[in-house]
Amino acid sequence: MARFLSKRRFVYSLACLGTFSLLLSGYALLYRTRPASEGEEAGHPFSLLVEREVRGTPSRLLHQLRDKIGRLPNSNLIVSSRANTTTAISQPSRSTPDNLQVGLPETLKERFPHFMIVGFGKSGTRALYNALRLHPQLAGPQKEERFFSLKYGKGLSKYLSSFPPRPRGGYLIEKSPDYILRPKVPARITAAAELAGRKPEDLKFIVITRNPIDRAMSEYLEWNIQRRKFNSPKLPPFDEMVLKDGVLHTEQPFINASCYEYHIASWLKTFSQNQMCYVNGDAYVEHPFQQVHMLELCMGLEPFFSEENFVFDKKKGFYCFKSGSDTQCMGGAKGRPHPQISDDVSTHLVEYFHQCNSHLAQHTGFEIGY
Ligand SMILES: Nc1ncnc2c1ncn2[C@@H]1O[C@H](COP(=O)(O)OS(=O)(=O)O)[C@@H](OP(=O)(O)O)[C@H]1O
Repeated sequence: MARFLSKRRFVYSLACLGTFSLLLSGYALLYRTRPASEGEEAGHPFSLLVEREVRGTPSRLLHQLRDKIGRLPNSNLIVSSRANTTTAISQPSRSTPDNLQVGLPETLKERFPHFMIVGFGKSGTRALYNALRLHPQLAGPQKEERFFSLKYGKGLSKYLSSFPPRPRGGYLIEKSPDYILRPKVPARITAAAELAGRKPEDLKFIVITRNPIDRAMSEYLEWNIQRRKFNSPKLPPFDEMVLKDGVLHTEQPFINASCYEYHIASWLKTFSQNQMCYVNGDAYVEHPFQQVHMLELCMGLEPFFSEENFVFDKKKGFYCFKSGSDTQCMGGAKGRPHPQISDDVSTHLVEYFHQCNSHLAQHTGFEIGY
């Protein structure tokens, strides 16, 4: 009897061990196959908009991480804490499905965009996108997708499902103003286009720039607004964050993102110059029709826009977009007043951005003018 019992115990232990190792290898497999990079590029201030709550992180770690906000451009962790709830950005999920899947249905493949506005945030990307979508040959989702930068782990089919049907004889477009800042995005777009049965070299990318100092300030202001929403303390003044002891802090993400040539050059390692359409955001504010008309040519669209589609709103100080009886103006989050920056900071920034952009025209033929 005792021998029988110990034999049973032995078999039982073996079964437990087997189950345990099976569970362990399943877990390891799950971890290995989940998209390693999901959320890793979520540190951009705009990613504040795609938060998920993470509880139970040791508070010491949270404090350390919170201290780094504004200093870690690619941090994907804590951005704020609210009443005992800590908020993190795009934490990878263990149950995330494959980010790209083979065997996409044809109906979804057709939803892969032909055009993407890939940057630069705070340069007028929304105003440009909203105007472009008035063109009868273009359609695209209302909101920013940010699939290739922030939501890669959610699956290609989810991304494609967010697109409306392609207009007859037309094209699909999306705008995600952080794509150009993320070095992994071009390879991801290439892989996804191929899975959708499209040639990556047929895609076109629209890049809008703006006076780099104004763009940096606009992003800094946006950061503060987002921080207020999440009860995070205000950032130090712009000047203090940018210039310390006479040294320019070019690694500040809002300064780095205004060094256009650096990011465009990185994009051009994967895509060719004839896939790019450039827009001068300051010229777009002043003469939107001219810029949009040039874009129609670059994008190969039938000419549709005329001066009549752009109506100046004296109160806002910006153009609104008119289509039929509808007139659409940007909301209050666009066109905020900017505070003055000191002469010292301004001099340093002008010099730095001049260096950044001096080769741009040479490389791209795009004369940015700063
Ligand atoms: N027509 C029109 N109406 C209102 N605003 C306009 C327009 N054209 C360009 N802009 C400028 O767009 C700036 C915001 O840029 P983005 O839309 O790229 O911002 S975002 O990245 O999507 O948050 C916004 O920047 P701020 O002035 O700093 O608010 C505007 O200057």
